[in-house]
Amino acid sequence: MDSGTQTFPKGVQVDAPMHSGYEEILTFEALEFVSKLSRRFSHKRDELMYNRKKRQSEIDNGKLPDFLPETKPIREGDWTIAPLPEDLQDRRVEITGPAGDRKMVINALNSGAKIFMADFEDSNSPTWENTIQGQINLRDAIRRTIRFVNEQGKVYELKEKTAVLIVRPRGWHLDEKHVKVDGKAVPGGLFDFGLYFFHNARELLERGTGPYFYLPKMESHLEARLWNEVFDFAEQELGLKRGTIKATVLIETILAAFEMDEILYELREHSAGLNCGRWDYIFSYLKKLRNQPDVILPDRSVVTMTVPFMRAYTLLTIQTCHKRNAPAIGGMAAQIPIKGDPEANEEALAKVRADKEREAMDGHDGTWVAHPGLVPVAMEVFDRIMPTPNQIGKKREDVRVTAEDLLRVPEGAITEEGLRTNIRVGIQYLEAWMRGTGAVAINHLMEDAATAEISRAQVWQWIRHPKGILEDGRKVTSELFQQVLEEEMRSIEQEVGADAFAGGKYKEAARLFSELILSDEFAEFLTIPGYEHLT
Ligand SMILES: CC(=O)SCCNC(=O)CCNC(=O)[C@H](O)C(C)(C)COP(=O)(O)OP(=O)(O)OC[C@H]1O[C@@H](n2cnc3c(N)ncnc32)[C@H](O)[C@@H]1OP(=O)(O)O
Ligand SMILES: O=CC(=O)O
Ligand SMILES: [Mg+2]
Repeated sequence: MDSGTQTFPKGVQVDAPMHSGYEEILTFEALEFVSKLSRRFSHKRDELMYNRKKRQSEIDNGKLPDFLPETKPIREGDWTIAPLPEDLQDRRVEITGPAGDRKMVINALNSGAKIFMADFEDSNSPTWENTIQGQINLRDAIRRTIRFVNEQGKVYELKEKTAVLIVRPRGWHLDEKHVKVDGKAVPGGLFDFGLYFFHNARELLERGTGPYFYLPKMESHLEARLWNEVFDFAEQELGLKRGTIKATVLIETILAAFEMDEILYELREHSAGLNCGRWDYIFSYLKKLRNQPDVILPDRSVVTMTVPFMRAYTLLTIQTCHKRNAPAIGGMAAQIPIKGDPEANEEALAKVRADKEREAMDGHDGTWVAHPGLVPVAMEVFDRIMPTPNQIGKKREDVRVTAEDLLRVPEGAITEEGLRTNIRVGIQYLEAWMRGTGAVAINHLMEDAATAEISRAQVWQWIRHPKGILEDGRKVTSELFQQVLEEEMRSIEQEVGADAFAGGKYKEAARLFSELILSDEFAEFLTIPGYEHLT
């Protein structure tokens, strides 16, 4: 089994170029470790993905999400997660960004945030290059040898004090198609986790920190149980103490919101709390309930953190975490700094400030920012409202959240502007993603895979749902969608210029977006058909 001069373990196949330096990541031993993870856990992963489909058809047939009767003793039991390591006690500001972008990795670590979440998920387009370069970047960052020189000759290096590193591997639904074990693609999450853990766990521990993870897009505690089994196995393989790995689970699906206690319980020896992944949460709410006659979302811009179902979910996250001595981290405001327009910039920062104030007052123990320019804004808020390293002591016993609260449909209008924005943003985002950029600023807002999912899911639903009617009385139809898409394509071409339009991937992006919208079968994630277009 080899590619060029490299020998791979038996049954392991790498169908992608081994650029210079890749051999240091895709070593025989590291691939052997990944192959063990894949052989041991990928069948269970497949079973869990099948369960997701089954659950969807139950929902479509009227069995709405609810708290599970069979896990009531866990919800009512008196238990806590294991104590947190010292460097995960104070997480007041966490910056995020794609692991594959070397300059951003350095900037994020230097940003003054307490934590840097290096991302192989929502903000990372999973090209082969981003995936392996991401591993190279993280390896070098941990060893403090990371360096980047831009076209102007500016040198980027790590400052003395840097953020603590947490890594987000891909969700259970994605594969790493370039690496197969016994002919089967390795689950993307196991690939990202496996390589990072194998190369860095011991080094991290020697440097006084640890192998820390964020776990995305889970839909049940059984999916968390699988990660826990992976962690137990990985620790044993490397001869590390059980519980060395710490993981924060993103509560970013409507089904996981009903299983927060259970998720913390499954991971209790490995848990570092929960986070409110608000963008995927909105997407999941819409995806799972898309066929319910009463569920329709208004324009994306009015589904804010203060609408009742979002408020219920964040408060329940805080209450659940604190009861279990676990941190509850907040989410990502969409606004990013605006250059060259101080007034608009101040308005954007004020929105971020208000979002962070609400989170800190509610009891979150920290929050996410998308840009280094937002670190001081979030830091000021949390320093002012949260003088202690965290506020796990704030138990929020006053919070009462029912299943109905979590499912409450938000009010608001669907407008032509909302439809147009969804289509335009969807195409612009996919165009960037297909070129290998997984997070972009569009209309001064951060867009990534999770926000783009909301846009395409809304358009899909508005076409098919009887209540998908614009405020001016027009029904959203496939014809209207196609008309607006053509208009927006012309407008994008005008905006970016004919050369950039022709040189970009706008046509491919529009084709993919149309397929996602016009197919009656709702694609589980846009990144699954999208991945077929990536090298
Ligand atoms: C739903 C969710 O999952 S949220 C989490 C996932 N999403 C993310 O992580 C998004 C992270 N953010 C980003 O990718 C970027 O901020 C974007 C794409 C939104 C905007 O990026 P840009 O257009 O490059 O912003 P801008 O030009 O203002 O950047 C200024 C500087 O800040 C750096 N920067 C911007 N965002 C980040 C970041 N998140 N981490 C580190 N550095 C950053 C840029 O690299 C640039 O550095 P330089 O001055 O040394 O060249
Ligand atoms: O991952 C975060 C989200 O909001 O989605
Ligand atoms: Mg997400």
